[in-house]
Formats: sequence, structure tokens, C-alpha cells
Amino acid sequence: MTQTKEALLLLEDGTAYRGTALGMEGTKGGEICFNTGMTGYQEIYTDPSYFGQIIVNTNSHIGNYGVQLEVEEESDSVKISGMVCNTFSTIYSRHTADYSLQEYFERAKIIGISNVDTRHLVRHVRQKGVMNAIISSEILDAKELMDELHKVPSMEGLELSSVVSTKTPYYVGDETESRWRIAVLDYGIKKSILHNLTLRGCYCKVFPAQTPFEEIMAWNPDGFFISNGPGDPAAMAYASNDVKKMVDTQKPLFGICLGHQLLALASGISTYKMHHGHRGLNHPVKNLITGLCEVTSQNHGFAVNPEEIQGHADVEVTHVNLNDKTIEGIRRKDRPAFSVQYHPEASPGPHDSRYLFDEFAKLLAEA
Ligand SMILES: NC(=O)CC[C@H](N)C(=O)O
Repeated sequence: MTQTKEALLLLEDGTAYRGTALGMEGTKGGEICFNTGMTGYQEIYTDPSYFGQIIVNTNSHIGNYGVQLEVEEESDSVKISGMVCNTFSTIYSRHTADYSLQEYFERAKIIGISNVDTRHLVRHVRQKGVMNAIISSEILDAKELMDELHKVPSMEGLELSSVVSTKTPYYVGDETESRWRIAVLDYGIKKSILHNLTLRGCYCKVFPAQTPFEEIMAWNPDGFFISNGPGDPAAMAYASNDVKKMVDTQKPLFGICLGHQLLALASGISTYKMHHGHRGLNHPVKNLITGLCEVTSQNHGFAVNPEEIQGHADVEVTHVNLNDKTIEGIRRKDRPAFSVQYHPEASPGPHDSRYLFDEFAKLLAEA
């Protein structure tokens, strides 16, 4: 099936791109951000951390290996608000694929646009910074579409975890064969993180985002895992207050991405919105403890404030980004708690950082 319907991508600053509609027809806005990964589009689209965002894939061919249900899904549905790419392929070749990305998007009611000069678009976002955008295959007049775009909320100050989090607790892993009971706080968790925890002997109880701390403690966990997720961490006082209480139990705690930002907030360190964030599979990070470099998978638009860590009594920086020196990992000096801004589960991405799950297991064994 060839895509022929025209679509319009409009940015908050008035920049417009005309292209071809893909997925479902309609109109949808979100924060526009780009992912430079060469592969792993299905994992990206189903990662709940991307909720509310329009993803620009810089890889020039998207869709050419179709989709594989379950195996490559990081949650139970497609979470992105929209997708932008250069060449969109409705033809796919992979014998394990279930169907095309076009069909996947149609079923998930996702709106996208192809035949966009993504190099130009990404340079523009890199220079001007992250902003809201809207895709439409129904409103092709930029002025009219701008009125719709103005209705899209700003990502700054937005709490989205409670929208994507599980509504009821559930268990992952084998209770009898596991060594530890881990309370997992689901702020938008990816399945591959749970998989990495269970592989290391964790029996996980996954709690909804706003679960009262007492209810979590009533399960008597051996440690805590604070998940990734969408939105602005500074708008989640309910979560950072609870993370503080978890840290104070002195039980091992590990946080990834949003979970890292929440550990910082719980330790009295603020977060800020980045110029255009980090999203890709090749971000170089230096581990300051070992001196080794890791190539990491990343997806974040907020970061931890470096000035407030300097000289902090209880927190130290463990990892830095070698591109821009932003904070990539912290640990508490007084508690068995640590976190990273990037994605050691690496789905998609290189596996350099999976040792962090082993370090969590080590803390649990020591406790
Ligand atoms: N992957 C994540 O957990 C993202 C965290 C946060 N929403 C950010 O954009 O920085």
C-alpha cells in the first residue's frame, strides 16, 4: 500500500513541513524530540517515557523490518503522540514480523508524517531547543493548525506518570526461586527493566504510581526500584517524598532515568529542563568510580542540577556524559541507593551498562 495523503507538521515557532500521512489519519500534538537510534523503533514507540511526545526518527528508513508483537514491546500499547520520519516503508522483510508498522500504527491510532527532511528538522530543534508541534492530515492550513497546536500543554510542569502507570499492583518473577522481594514503583516502567531485575533473582511487586508508602512497606520488600517515566520530575512531589522515605529505610534502592531524577529530588537536588535532551543509542558516559567509558542508550529531556551536587553532604556524582558533561549517575554516600540517567536495560541499545543491575544485586546481597 502506497501512502499518498498529504500531511502537515507544524512547530510552535511557525516552522512547517509538508509530507505524507502515515498511520491513522487525524490531528495530534505533543513535544517534538528526536531519537538518533539506527534501530529499535518499536521499543521506542512503546516506551511509556515517550508519552506526550512526537518522535522524529533520524534513521532514514523506518518500518522496513515491520513489528513483532510482545517481543519488542516495552509496554502494552504504543505510547508516543506521533512520529516523523524521512522514508516510511509499508513493505517489511523479516520472517518473525507480525505485520507492518503502518498496520501497527493504524491499530494503535497513531498519527505520523513521512517524506520530511529530518536532517533539516533535527538541526532546527537542536538550534532552537525543544518545543511543541502538531501533525495533521485533516488541517492543512498552517494558521488553522496553529490554533490546535496552542491547545497542547507544555512538558514543563506536566505530571504524566499517573496516566501511564499500572492501575493495580502485579507481580513479576518466581517467588519461590527468587532471592529478593523488590518493590517496583511504576512511573511508566519498561518491560525489559523488569526482565533484567528478575534475571538477577528479584521477585518484583509492581506498584501503581500513587501507592501510599505504608502500603508498599506492608509487603515487606528487601529493596526498591524506581522506574523511568514520562513528564517533568519536578511536578511529582508525591513520588519524591516517597522516594525519600524509601531511602531512609536504608534498604537498597536503584533508580533509572525518571527514577534517577526522583532520587536527586528526594535528596534535595533540583532538576531542570534541558535544551533538547538526549535520545539515542550512542551517548558516551564515563563511570567516575572505575574510569571506564560506556556507550549508552538514552531518552530524557530533564536532568539533575550539577551545582547542587557539588559539595553535597550525602550525594556524589558517579557518571558523567562525555558529550556535554551533564550528570549521568549519582549515589548516596550514607545509604545503599544509586541511580543513572540513562538506560542500562538498553532496549534498544548497546549492553555496556547492564552491570548496573548486577551492582543492585550486590547491594541486596550485602544488605
Ligand atoms: N526515560 C525517562 O525516564 C525520562 C524521564 C523524564 N521524563 C525526562 O524526560 O527527562
